[in-house]
Amino acid sequence: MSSFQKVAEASSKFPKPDAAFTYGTAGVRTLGSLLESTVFRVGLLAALRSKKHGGACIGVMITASHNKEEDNGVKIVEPMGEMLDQSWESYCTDLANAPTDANVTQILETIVSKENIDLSLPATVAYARDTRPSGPALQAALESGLAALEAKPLNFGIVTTPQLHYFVRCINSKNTDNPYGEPTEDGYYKKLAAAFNKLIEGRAKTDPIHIDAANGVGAPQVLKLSSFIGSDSLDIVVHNDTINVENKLNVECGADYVKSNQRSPSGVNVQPKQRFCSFDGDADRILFYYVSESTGKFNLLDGDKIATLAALYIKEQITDAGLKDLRVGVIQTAYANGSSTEYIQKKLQLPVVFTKTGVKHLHHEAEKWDIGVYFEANGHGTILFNSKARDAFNSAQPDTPAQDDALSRLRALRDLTNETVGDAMSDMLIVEVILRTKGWSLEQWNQCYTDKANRLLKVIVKDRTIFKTTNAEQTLTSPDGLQSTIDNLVAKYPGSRSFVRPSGTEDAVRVYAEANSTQDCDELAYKVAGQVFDQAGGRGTRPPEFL
Ligand SMILES: CC(=O)N[C@H]1[C@@H](OP(=O)(O)O)O[C@H](CO)[C@@H](O)[C@@H]1O
Ligand SMILES: [Mg+2]
Repeated sequence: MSSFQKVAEASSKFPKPDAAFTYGTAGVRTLGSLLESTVFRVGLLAALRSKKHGGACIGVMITASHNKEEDNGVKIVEPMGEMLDQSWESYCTDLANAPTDANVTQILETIVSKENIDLSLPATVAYARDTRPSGPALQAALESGLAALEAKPLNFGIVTTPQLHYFVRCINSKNTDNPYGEPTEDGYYKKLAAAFNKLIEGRAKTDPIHIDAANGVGAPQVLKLSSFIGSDSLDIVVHNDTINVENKLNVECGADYVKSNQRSPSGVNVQPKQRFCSFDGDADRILFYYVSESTGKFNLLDGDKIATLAALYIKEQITDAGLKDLRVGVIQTAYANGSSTEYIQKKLQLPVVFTKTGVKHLHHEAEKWDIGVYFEANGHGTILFNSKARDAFNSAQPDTPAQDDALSRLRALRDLTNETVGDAMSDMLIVEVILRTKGWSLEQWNQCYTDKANRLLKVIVKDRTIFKTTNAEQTLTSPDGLQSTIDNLVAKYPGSRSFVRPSGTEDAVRVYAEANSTQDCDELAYKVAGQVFDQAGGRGTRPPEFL
């Protein structure tokens, strides 16, 4: 009899629907109503992953981030808070697609033997969910999966994705010489609030920060954070904070909406001089914006602007602390605005490395630096400090009081940063600290460099798997001939850039273009999109705006 008899019995309560699942850029994501069997099976896999790590706590987050409310998703978090190791993603895909309970147990057996897993080891899995209506049923499915393999369940309730990542790291680092913090919500707020209050000491208080919380989990959480920080230090005003009402989550609001539409969300009325930011539905992305006093124009400060601001501040602090030999690198993807790359390389004199799209790629590259700053243009990012940087902050001998102060600021900056993953609440406070330190408004921050005009389009094709790329996804190697068509178009617009890649999260091909003027940029983007549609099997009617 299979050693997974109990699993087979439990699995029969969660039959696989007629759907295909993939563990993609951000875990498995689809309609919440289709996900119970997948989440049950993710519970099984998380238990095995915990055993594989000798019983370390593994995380499972149930969320679909900025997707529509009916969607949901699930992803696994590694012991130090990183995304699931890529080598295990296909196990998850295989399990999710197994047609029968017998297939599920067979796949588990294969994983156990391939990975040499000692089933007698204990397993612990920490989990949480966002505010979606399908969340409770999926949580119950997850708990059944954990029970079937007798994994210890640690339920963190409704929290943001980065909070769950933080808890997992805290649990696993508790008895090491590099503990990360207290694995509780209050522990998280206390750590961030103490670091923030230290970093703003002696700085003038700013006008309130207005937050569009996307009607998601960020709304209640940032209010709790605010109570720990105290209104003497920072005034926070939360908008789009309706979390238990249908059809509100991410609807015409949130970071993804603001970035895609380049306009303020509904539900807020941005006045000149007001400082605004938007979280996404699970509060791992953040973007800032304001309206110009003179022109009334909407101005967006995206992930690239946050990365440059953070890199600028870090460079100044390590110089002031006398730690010039620390290697600081900035990690971007091909979607980073060309002006930001130029600013980092020429003005800040820091190296930039490009990776494929998806936070896990940026995160791994950032780990190679003493201090690695990574952000996707869409507002997801953080800063990583390696052991050399941490040791320097803790034990460098300052020659002057100014060096001593800079060292203590760097220690506090590290405490203010959620190094596990991009975190809207932590990133918001980092930006606030830097703006206060420099005495900058959002407008002054925005003047560091001027974004090139840019446009992101989607083309629906019959088969996006025919699109293959190289050069950090900026050059197509297939379909044949399409790249040279793109190169010829780009050559017609001075200072422009355009590339095409298949999405890892949607059934579409993405076209990105940037140029010196909006007119050039749009012309280029719609021409490239037209060529993709014509040459590479566009599906349905050719969109009329394609050129
Ligand atoms: C252009 C773009 O914004 N792409 C997004 C999107 O990936 P695609 O592979 O492009 O669908 O979703 C990812 C997960 O949220 C995010 O990491 C990434 O930045
Ligand atoms: Mg998100």
